[in-house]
Amino acid sequence: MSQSNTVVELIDLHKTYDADAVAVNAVDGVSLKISQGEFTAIVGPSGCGKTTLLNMIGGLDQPTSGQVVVSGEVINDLSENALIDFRLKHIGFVFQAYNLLPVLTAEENTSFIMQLQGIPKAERSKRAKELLSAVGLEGREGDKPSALSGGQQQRVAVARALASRPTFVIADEPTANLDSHSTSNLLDIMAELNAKENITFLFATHDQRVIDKARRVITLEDGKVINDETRS
Ligand SMILES: Nc1ncnc2c1ncn2[C@@H]1O[C@H](COP(=O)(O)OP(=O)(O)OP(=O)(O)O)[C@@H](O)[C@H]1O
Repeated sequence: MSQSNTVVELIDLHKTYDADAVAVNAVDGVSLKISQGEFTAIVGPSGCGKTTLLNMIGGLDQPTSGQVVVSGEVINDLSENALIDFRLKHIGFVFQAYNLLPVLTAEENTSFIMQLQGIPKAERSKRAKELLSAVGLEGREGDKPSALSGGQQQRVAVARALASRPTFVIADEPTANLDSHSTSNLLDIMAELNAKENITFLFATHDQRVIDKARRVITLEDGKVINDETRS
């Protein structure tokens, strides 16, 4: 694997929380590399540090020590404004609780980040329509989240995450609120986007259906990587 296709590198990453004067080592010395085009699941028991790790990779949370390097850039030292730009440019987020804006339509939710990026309206609209079609929501562009099922809302969230052409997509328990039909549908769409467009996906999950689709599974326990398995 060449250096050049490494999109994320974690170097001896630590995150310690002081809860009730007791230090919790939520992430405890994680070093790893994620390459372009990976479809990787981070797994492990509740409280093992999955969300904390993803939040640090996504620049939503600062490490206590160690470094997060994205596309060759150390993100820990960035100012808050530079971090906002970094997130807009590099990362698509998909959360368990969809986080769509209720007053906006599917197309507007998908376009929103492109608007922040200053992409012209016609181009935003074209890309949003293409993405919504790619996630199977053609004809639903004008619907608000309240008119969509949970699975459909999560598909809008995936379209939104991809709208900015991010370096990679971070998905924290994306299927936690979905039934098995919606889960399998969503996973097929993400696997297809991964295969066709070489988009890098990084999941934190407990869901065996997601784990079964992953080509690399990183297992955390007490904030440490205890297994890192790539499947053929
Ligand atoms: N803001 C915080 N303050 C104090 N402790 C925290 C905070 N956030 C997380 N922790 C602790 O850090 C550890 C790791 O939490 P984290 O949410 O990363 O685990 P997780 O593997 O994502 O869990 P789950 O699968 O339940 O979502 C846990 O012991 C948790 O209680």
